[in-house]
Amino acid sequence: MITVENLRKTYGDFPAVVGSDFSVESGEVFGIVGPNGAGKTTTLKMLAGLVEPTSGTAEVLGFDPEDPAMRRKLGFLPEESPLYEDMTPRSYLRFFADLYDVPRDVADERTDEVLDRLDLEYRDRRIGDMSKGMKRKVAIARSLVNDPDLLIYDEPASGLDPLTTNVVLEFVRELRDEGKTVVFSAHNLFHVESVCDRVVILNRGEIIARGTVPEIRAEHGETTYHVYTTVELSATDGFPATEPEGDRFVAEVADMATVEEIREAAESAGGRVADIRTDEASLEDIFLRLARESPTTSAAEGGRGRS
Ligand SMILES: Nc1ncnc2c1ncn2[C@@H]1O[C@H](COP(=O)(O)OP(=O)(O)OP(=O)(O)O)[C@@H](O)[C@H]1O
Repeated sequence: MITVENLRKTYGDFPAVVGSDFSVESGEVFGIVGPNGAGKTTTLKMLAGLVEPTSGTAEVLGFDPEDPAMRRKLGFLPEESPLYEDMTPRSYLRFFADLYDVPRDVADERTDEVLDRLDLEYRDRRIGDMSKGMKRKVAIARSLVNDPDLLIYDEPASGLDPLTTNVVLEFVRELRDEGKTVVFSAHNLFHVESVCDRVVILNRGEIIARGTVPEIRAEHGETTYHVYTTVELSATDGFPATEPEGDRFVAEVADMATVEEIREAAESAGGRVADIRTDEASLEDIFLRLARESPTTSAAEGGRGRS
């Protein structure tokens, strides 16, 4: 559905995207995640044919992204949705349907269905009088007027209240379940963790991790095991001393081999392991560690603000 090879964008001498490689399969939700300025919007705009790459290639739906034929098959949601404030959702969505030559009755049916699912009642209220969440829903409906197979959403849930965020993320999941492919960016890692099949983590224009969330956890995350024993154990070379907790004792260790050593030590001392709890690193923890460790020789070195 999308293949990106060594895609690079430089603004002046500032490298915003530093040679990305990834592919997106049909029917998946693919997340591009990273902090402000990581290069997410630039990447998505290159895929949508709105920013010309400095070098490298992207193939989207079998087209060069700058081919107008690709844009007709794409639903793009920009980070800031420029809506016509004096229009109503109904007139606005009809306007875009006309641009795509979608017959009015088909467009009305399609957008009514989307707005029902997004829980937006007001179809005939002035857009300028609507809340940010309502406007975002109208913009999402706009991305679907041409019934595209591929949706590229820039921060679809950013800045929305928790309820609206849930509605939007659940809607993204439903789109995938209906067979659409969704590529979306987020700086909130929770959004990505809960919705994406696969992700790339960008930092300073560079991909620093990729895969499914469990794969990224397995490769880069650390798991902490809290081992509860019925007897107190002192520190040995292999593990730290247990600390009292309620009527038990607990040690925190980083691998299963050490858990096994604690089990043997507890049994030799006439006790046993009563419980083991695991703490998995969140995507956020992993990101922060990778970002600290990643070299600072790339985009950020020439970093300058956009606004
Ligand atoms: N038109 C431009 N001219 C110059 N620099 C730009 C331009 N657009 C983006 N940049 C810079 O490129 C870098 C990447 O920007 P981009 O908007 O792609 O990041 P982002 O990950 O989407 O960030 P955010 O979450 O803040 O939107 C930033 O340092 C930004 O200032």
